[in-house]
Amino acid sequence: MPSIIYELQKTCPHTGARAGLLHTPHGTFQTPMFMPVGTQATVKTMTPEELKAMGSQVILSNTYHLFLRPGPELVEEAGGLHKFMNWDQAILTDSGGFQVFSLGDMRKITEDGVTFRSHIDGSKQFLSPEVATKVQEQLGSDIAMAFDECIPYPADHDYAKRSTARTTRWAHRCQEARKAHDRQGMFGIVQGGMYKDLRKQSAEELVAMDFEGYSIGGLSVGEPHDLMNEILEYTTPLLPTNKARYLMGVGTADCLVEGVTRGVDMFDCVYPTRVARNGMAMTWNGRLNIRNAQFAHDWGPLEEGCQCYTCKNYSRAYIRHLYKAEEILALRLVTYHNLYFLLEFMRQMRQAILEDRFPQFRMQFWDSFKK
Ligand SMILES: CNc1nc2c(CCNCC3CCCC3)c3nc(N)[nH]c(=O)c3cc2[nH]1
Ligand SMILES: [Zn+2]
Repeated sequence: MPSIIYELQKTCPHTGARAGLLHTPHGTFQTPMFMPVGTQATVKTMTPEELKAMGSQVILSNTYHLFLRPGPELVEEAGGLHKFMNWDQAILTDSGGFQVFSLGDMRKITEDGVTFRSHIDGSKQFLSPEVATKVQEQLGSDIAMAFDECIPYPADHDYAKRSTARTTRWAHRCQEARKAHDRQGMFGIVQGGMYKDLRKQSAEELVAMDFEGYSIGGLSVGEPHDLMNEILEYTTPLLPTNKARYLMGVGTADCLVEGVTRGVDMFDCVYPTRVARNGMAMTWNGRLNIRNAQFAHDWGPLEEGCQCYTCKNYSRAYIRHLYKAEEILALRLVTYHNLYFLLEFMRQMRQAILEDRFPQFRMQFWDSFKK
């Protein structure tokens, strides 16, 4: 009995957009969904209660970071990630491959796995399909990712072909390494670079391995948005409609609406939390940097009409003051608003799909976004 079950509720008759439910061992959650990122077992500056209050359902954590610090054994000793970080809803962990390439130093890829230097203390480390699978089991996440190589952009066809074939072999090894256990589902990650023939082969071979869900990897790696959408448009129909689809590393409103349009159910991105720490607030008309002098006497909320805790209780002038004074509360208030903004954006897209008006929602979004 798979532990992760996707229940399709409604497909938009005009686009690939769909609304559904994701059943996990820690509850049932609504899609399309945005998943806040908690790299080191915390969504930076937010408490679990605040995350729940704003409507977070599934949050992310990371094999790479927790493997290096504090180590999977300590998290296991705590009774797993849910207990360790006091989060009783669902947790998804990435398998670490992506971070090795974007964070680790001096890395070497072989058929067996990846050798790299820790970005924390420079120590020599090794991750493989077997290690990444074991670590995610020790972390006890509800959804684990197969160990993959995220192909950089650009990459030539030959490199993409060889890398994708190895990712498929690694996916098979992950399936082998997973003891018959019912508490954790694993998603296969489709690669293939920007090549449709390789995307098709990757998707078909992973679907044959019957994962509980499928991530579309190797996107949001610096390619133009049009190219990302083109690859997405080609890839999602290759995936089974009765399984969840997760587009990795995507989290700005314009990319989210285009991902939902092409049938994606789940998204994650560090963007909303990362830019908040730099004073950037996300709004329906694009983003604003609250540290800007123009807000010094602005007594309105970050965004008119936003129902979030920050917008209901604090002015732009006050938040700008907090940033200028390097007060920690500044980071918390803008992080809260940015996450709330994206979660609310997903709720509105889900509602539009359920009420058969998603194309209109998408058109309205682009009209105001383009302004
Ligand atoms: C930002 N763009 C992007 N991110 C990608 C990510 C990371 C997704 N976010 C993970 C969280 C961030 C820190 C804790 C977990 C990708 N991950 C994998 N395994 N494979 C990708 O092709 C892959 C591709 C990605 N593209
Ligand atoms: Zn707000």
